[in-house]
Amino acid sequence: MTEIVDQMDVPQHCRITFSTYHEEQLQKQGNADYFITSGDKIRFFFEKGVFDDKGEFIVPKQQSLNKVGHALHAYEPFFKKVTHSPKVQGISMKLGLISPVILQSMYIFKQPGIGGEVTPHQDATFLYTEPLGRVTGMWIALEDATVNNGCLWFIPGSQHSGISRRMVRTPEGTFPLTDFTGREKVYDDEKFIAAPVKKGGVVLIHGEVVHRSAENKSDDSRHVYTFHLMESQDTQWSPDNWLQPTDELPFPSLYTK
Ligand SMILES: O=C(O)CCC(=O)C(=O)O
Ligand SMILES: [Fe+2]
Repeated sequence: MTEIVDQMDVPQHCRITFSTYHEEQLQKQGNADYFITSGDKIRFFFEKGVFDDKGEFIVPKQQSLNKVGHALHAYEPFFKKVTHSPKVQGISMKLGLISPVILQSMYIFKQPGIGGEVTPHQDATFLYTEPLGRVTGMWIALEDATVNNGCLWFIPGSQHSGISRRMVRTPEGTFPLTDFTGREKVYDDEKFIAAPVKKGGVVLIHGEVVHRSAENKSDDSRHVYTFHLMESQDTQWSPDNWLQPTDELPFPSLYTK
């Protein structure tokens, strides 16, 4: 990842500062488009406030990113190898997955001092299937994840109550490109249980479990590689999801290659 970031080309619309309402709208459109077409690409997503008004980095470039996504598993040889590794395939088999496909992958940095929070959510909000219960996240800690640097927190048992919110594509040609239907429930903070893990640990995330991570105010980064699998047998991937398989990249099978 260090090499990828060293070679990173920062997209212009991430750098621009806007002086007019029109420019601001253009930037929003650019960002939304950059996100929604990132499913079959390796793209960079930045923390807030890392560029000055000339578009130059205020922080070291290696510490500017929130995440890289969403197709490392397909286009970056090392991440591809890890994703299809016998260990990962073995876990998937133990989970009883018959024809798992890889939906998306992300490298999340949770930078020291500025790593943003991930608000409470269920992954099925973004990766909706019918029936539910077909999506699993595999979250691999590349560094120790602690309560200080932004480990995951879960509400035990919350995977049993369905989902309350969905992110859906809006009709072609309209803006914004995505919208939410339903609402995230307000969760009692007390219900969340921290899930700190050591470097090298893997956390399996049920597609409907409510989880979150806090901002990172510590001096330690919390790098993870995370990807989502879907049992494709007898499952319908929603055409309303932001993420869609493309001609370029149909969802690859976990057990081949
Ligand atoms: O790493 C995080 O902070 C959040 C990750 C997450 O929500 C996921 O992998 O589904
Ligand atoms: Fe998540």
